[in-house]
Amino acid sequence: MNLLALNWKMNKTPTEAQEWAQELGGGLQVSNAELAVLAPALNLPVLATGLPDGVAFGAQDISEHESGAYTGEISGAMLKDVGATYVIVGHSERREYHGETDADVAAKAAQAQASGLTPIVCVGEGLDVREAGEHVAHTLGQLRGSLENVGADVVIAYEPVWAIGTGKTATADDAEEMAAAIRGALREYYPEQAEGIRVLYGGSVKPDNIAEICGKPNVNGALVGGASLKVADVLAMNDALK
Ligand SMILES: O=C[C@H](O)COP(=O)(O)O
Repeated sequence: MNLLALNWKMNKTPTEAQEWAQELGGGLQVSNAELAVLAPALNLPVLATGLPDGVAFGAQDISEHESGAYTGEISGAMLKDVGATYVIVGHSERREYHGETDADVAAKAAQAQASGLTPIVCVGEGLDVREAGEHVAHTLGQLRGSLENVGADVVIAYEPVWAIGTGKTATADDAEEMAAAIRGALREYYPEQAEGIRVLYGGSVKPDNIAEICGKPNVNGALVGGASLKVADVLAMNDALK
């Protein structure tokens, strides 16, 4: 089953999260994908009680530390305690605006797993790299660094940075090219589990393009930003995955 990972980014107050969850509950008949809402941490207790049964939730970041004097950080134990299942690590916005390196991402992913959470590890190239034709080598290099000492209970999200929030979508064939390359690397790192590890595509996914992208053999779902904010779009994406 595909994973439809809904990254709200820095949107929605707890009150709005509650309303969204209620609206989803009113509209969702059958889940054609595993749905997971990746929300600002303050919204997680609201989602824990408000989401319809079977819809998972998680955070957008995690501390690489277990606990202690790290002001402003949120630990894996805290996320687990409120019922989170997933946590995004190494989103391109965190890499760009918060200077997160592959080593930071790997440490966060390992900490997530140690806390019983599944990390969604993000990788992907910028426009300059794509135009230079180096996107596969670049992304696989990021993947290698971001998975160091990380176990196989992981989801990989390929997000070409030039397609995020821009309305430009990689073609389904572009997504498959990279997803297949990622799968090849996963076979090397996790020979036993590689076929079952989900590889998502992210970047301007919408109701009208999700089915084609997720129909590709190595793409196992989507990481959706903008189109995750409206329940109607989420229901339409869920329908499209039938
Ligand atoms: O995490 C989601 C991605 O950054 C894609 O965002 P987007 O769907 O708004 O392009």
